[in-house]
Amino acid sequence: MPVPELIRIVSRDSPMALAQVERVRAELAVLHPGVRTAVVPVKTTGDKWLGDLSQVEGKGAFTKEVDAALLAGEADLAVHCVKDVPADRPLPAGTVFAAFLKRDDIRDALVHPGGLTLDELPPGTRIGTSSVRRIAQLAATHPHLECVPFRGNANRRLEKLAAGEADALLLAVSGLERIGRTDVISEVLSPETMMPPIGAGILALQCREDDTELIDAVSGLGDPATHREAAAERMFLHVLQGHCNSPIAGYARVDRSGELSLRACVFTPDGKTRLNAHEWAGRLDPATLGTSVAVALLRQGAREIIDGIPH
Ligand SMILES: NCc1[nH]cc(CCC(=O)O)c1CC(=O)O
Repeated sequence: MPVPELIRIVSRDSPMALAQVERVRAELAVLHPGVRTAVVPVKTTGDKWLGDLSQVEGKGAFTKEVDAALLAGEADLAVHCVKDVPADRPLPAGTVFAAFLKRDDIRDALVHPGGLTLDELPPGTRIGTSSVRRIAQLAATHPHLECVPFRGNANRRLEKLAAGEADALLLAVSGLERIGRTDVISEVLSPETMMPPIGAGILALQCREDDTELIDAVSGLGDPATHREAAAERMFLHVLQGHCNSPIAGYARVDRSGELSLRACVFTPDGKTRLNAHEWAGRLDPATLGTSVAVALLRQGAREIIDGIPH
């Protein structure tokens, strides 16, 4: 099968995003030693606007300009954090996911310069996070901590922490791995302590749907278990139809025997109400499992919670 001579890869221009592109280039070089790659970095609305994301149509704030470059033919392949790709709507018309790379760590980490763990943080400790998912869970389990709005890419957040704009941060372990800063982690939080976001730790490769030569060339980078997990998680979010202020968390797992399960939660912003569901796929395909878990939460009142949150 012919492989394109040159693959132009578009991505956000943050250090984390560029590290993700380097992983893709390294994996491509193994699969297709002859292929040349070029990087097309773009700034997204989410990188430029450091205020409240819901004010800049939060959904797609980290993907819109990347998708546009792909569709305009300025690049051939986009690398996205699945977590940042809206799931309530289909992918931009004319594009498809060609592969989901093997999943990284899905957990969040506490970054505290003094090395304390979450349970050791004294009352009033300011946690820098704008994530409604993290805020709701902290409010439920650690109500004595105070969350302060914190945006910017991971490197920028670490700089702001060092400048004293917060006392501690929550950041994804996978992101810290990608920027080579796992040294700042004071505690890795279990998924029970801090339920991860849908799509955590997964990179997706997106192509134009008519670019079959490229789709064939990169599909070999995909990981089948990650694909099943991503399909279940994204269909879950699609059926639930959240918005950018609705605290939703969850993750699918393919266990050692190959069985797929999906666990997910919806919270009120104050964390006082938490709906839970956990189901095994059994004979269901991943997308149907995602649908089933969403319906289980809707039966418990998820729609009322989500629609009751201003956005
Ligand atoms: N919103 C930025 C973003 N997008 C994806 C990740 C983490 C990496 C991943 O889950 O793929 C992060 C940083 C963070 O949440 O700490």
